[in-house]
Amino acid sequence: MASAQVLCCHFDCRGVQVAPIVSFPVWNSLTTPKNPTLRFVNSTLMQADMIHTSQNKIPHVLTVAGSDSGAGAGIQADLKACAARRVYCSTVITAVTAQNTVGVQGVDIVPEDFVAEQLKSVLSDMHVDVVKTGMLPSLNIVKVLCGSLRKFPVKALVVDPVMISTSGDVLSGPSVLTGFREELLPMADIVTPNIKEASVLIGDVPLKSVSDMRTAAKLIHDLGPRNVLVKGGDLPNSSEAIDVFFDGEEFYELCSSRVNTRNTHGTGCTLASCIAAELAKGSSMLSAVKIAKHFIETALDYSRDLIIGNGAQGPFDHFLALKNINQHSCGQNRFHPNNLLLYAVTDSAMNRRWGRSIAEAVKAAVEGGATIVQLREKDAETRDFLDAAKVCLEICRSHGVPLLINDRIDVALACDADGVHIGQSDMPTNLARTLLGPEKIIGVSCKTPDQAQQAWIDGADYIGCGGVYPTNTKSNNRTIGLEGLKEVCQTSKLPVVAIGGIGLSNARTVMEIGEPNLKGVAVVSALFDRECVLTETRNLHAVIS
Ligand SMILES: Cc1ncc(COP(=O)(O)OP(=O)(O)O)c(N)n1
Ligand SMILES: Cc1nc(C(=O)O)sc1CCOP(=O)(O)O
Ligand SMILES: [Mg+2]
Repeated sequence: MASAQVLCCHFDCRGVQVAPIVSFPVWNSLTTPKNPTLRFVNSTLMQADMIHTSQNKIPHVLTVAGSDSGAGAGIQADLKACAARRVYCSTVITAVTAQNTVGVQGVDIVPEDFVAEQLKSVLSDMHVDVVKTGMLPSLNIVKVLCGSLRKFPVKALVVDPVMISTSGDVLSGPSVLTGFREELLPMADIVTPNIKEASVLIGDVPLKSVSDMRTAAKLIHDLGPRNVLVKGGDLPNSSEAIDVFFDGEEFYELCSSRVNTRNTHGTGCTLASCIAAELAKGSSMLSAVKIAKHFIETALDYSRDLIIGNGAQGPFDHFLALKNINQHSCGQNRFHPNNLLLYAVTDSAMNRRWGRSIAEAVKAAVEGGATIVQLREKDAETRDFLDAAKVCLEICRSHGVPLLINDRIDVALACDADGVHIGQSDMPTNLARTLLGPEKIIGVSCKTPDQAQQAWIDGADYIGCGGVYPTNTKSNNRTIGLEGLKEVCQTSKLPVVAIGGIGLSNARTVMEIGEPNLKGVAVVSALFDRECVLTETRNLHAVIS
């Protein structure tokens, strides 16, 4: 059975196998270290494994590491990394640290018997693909772990040889080093030391260059792990983060630009967890390392300006979601039905005709009192649309006005707009909601009560209802009149904005139909097919307020 665990297959989200099983040479069958011939299997074993894995196949990483109360590193980083990479993560806690962005204030080591009990609980019950280790604070804990792995072999072992924290605190002493060298590393599929740890592993030889890192990688490989990644992030005087990967035969220099940020606490744990996650999904070792490195670079870039804690090294955001938290998710631009009061919808042809850019038009509209803006740029190239959207987003955010994108969910996602407006022939609303997540605003065009009901079921935030009057802006648009608008408002559970042929002369009439969920008017030509957008918006605002 041990050899069956070298199999690699791909499964879709329901656990159904979607690609053929292939034998996968980098897995280490822990019972047969360094015997490459046993890493391939015969077809009988493949089928047995397929039956087993296709039933319960969720890629699963077990992390054996210490808890970081600040949640930047350790178990907490591992959980976040695995969640971000979409694999299940179970945890065996080896130590509890009192830690923050300043440093490590205390360490309480979990008794080895209880580490053993946690290991047994997880490994005897769950199908673990890959074990990843972090802080192993005593020789006995290293021994307990190695014993458990011999008893419950897994597909791969990723060892992050955590010995010194990024703040310089010692997390495991010299006896652990012996355990690493003699027992753990010979079982590892990959070990991921940073410069300091690599130096300690090879007997305190300082590493000052990429060439030194190669030498260290070779020496560490001689200790038994199948692959070595020496991380060069701490190498001085380099504009790039260069890591040296050695698979026993070839060296690879993996370069990424150094992200200028204080928020690097937990990068080592995260990198090792990402490697483990990708291995659990079936990647080869080199591509797992590349994916992990790219993930870290992206997360650091997204998190470069986060401020968490007062110390020298802050945590980063694994989910790439905290960057705009102040402007967006914390409330400033969250949707409120009153946002619909004066809804400005752009039109690139009109703005071109009047010699202004989209951004100039949007700036004038929000300064004139528009309460929400939709970019409806039917003939724009994707890249131009995206560039314009980014500029408009800054303008709108600085005024606390939500910015929506017409039709183009991809553009909305790419520029992190506040939401989208979609019609009956655009992306189905429920799929748009899945793609955009619960926070983004989704508006849907509806001409009938049934459409309004469906929009509500599918997770829309508001409906646009029209054409109330005939319009030249949208061709072949059916006019439903004030009666049609009333009918939709009376059945809609969502707030409604009226659209179509609305301007200074009739906006008040529309607002006075007396339906409480009619919250405003959406206007294109009455604002943008005019010489002065600012004046027109102000005048319209005065009429409906
Ligand atoms: C607020 C508002 N209501 C309706 C529409 C029309 O959307 P749709 O039916 O998808 O037609 P296009 O605008 O894509 O031509 C809208 N854009 N805004
Ligand atoms: C984009 C759009 N949607 C409509 C609908 O009925 O759903 S009417 C319309 C055009 C509205 O432009 P104007 O304000 O210039 O009449
Ligand atoms: Mg549309």
